[in-house]
Amino acid sequence: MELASNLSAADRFTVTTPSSLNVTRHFCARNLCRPSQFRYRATSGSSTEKRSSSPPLVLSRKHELLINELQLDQGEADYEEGLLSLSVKPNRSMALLDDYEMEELDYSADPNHRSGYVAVVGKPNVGKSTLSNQMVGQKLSIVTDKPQTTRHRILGVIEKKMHKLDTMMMKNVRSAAVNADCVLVIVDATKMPEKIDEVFEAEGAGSLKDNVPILLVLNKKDLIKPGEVAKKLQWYEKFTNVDEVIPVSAKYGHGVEDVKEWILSKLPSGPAYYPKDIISEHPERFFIAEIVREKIFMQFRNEVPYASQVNVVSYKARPGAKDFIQVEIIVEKNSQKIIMLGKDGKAMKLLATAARLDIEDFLQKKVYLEMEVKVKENWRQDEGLLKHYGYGGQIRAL
Ligand SMILES: Nc1nc2c(ncn2[C@@H]2O[C@H](COP(=O)(O)OP(=O)(O)OP(=O)(O)O)[C@@H](O)[C@H]2O)c(=O)[nH]1
Repeated sequence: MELASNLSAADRFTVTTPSSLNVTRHFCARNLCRPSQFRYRATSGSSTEKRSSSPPLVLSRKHELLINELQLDQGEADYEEGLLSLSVKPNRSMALLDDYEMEELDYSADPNHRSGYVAVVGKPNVGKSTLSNQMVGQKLSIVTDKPQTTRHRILGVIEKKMHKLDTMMMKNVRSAAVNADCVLVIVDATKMPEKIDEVFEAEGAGSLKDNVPILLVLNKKDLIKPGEVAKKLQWYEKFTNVDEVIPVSAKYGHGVEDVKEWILSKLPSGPAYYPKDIISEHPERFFIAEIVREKIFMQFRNEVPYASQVNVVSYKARPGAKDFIQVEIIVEKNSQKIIMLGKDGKAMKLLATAARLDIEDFLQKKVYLEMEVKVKENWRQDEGLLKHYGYGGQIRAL
């Protein structure tokens, strides 16, 4: 139980080719405007599946793994106008696809094609984001040395006084595991071994699919001696019920291929879940917000990063001009706003420049980034605001 209380994350993910953001947008827009498409993400429950399309970039020529690193709240799965629900897997039965969709998916009935959902579970700072980024081959999630930086994917540690935000995150870990085709449990090789199967028991083993394969990833092996790695491997093999243990160094990419291979061997055969060129389900707004949040974590100390919510208020692609991006950062107190702005707004300028450079790198184009800090007292306790900010299992589509 104690271990379960510390369980911090479950990332569902999928991987595919590098993104063509236009396609992403097109895909989202189509789903939103054509009600018949909702079969892909149904209305509630766990039985529907999300689709994707081929290609291989990261894993192999014939396989793909689409990464979706959101925590999803199954109870919030219902469609709402303007929102793209991510909490349910759409049905990828080809019988449900029309000609246009078949063409878009470019599914040529490759019997070797596999795709699926993977839940990534682990305590804060064990390396979930680093591993996911390595597997996708592109920076999908922010990596910092501060715990709990990846809120959409990471479930908060249970504290004495639990924020509503954390409660919602905890709900999400369960739904992420429920829908997964296989589960990765990441542990830190530098820490004392822990009984992983107890985590799942305490989390409600019943909520996991029966016989869902579980891989224990012993991460950060670069930080301990090879003999120690071998001992920890043996311990985990002996005292946990996982299907396999693989030692890796996510940071340096060692063993990551083995993890991919393991995942592929566990995914069901079938067409891709997403159209080509989508690297993640997240629209680019989500990534932009994540990049800004990463910079906040890098630049500010203490409670400020944790009290900050980043919203991309507007994203306008302007032909012949830089894309215009308007971002608001919500903090809880005026004192936090003062820190964030800095003397003469210097801290804010620094933040905006660092974020802009990374966003440009991510989007592969120049952007005009406008940033504003606003105070919304106790936003982390406000259920309405939390949902609005995407913690209810849905994100706003472009
Ligand atoms: N030496 C070493 N450091 C690693 C490795 N994997 C991750 N790290 C570092 O560990 C820290 C946490 O990594 P993250 O990937 O952000 O961990 P996380 O589990 O996503 O963290 P949370 O967002 O707190 O849940 C970062 O400083 C990483 O650089 C590894 O294999 N070796």
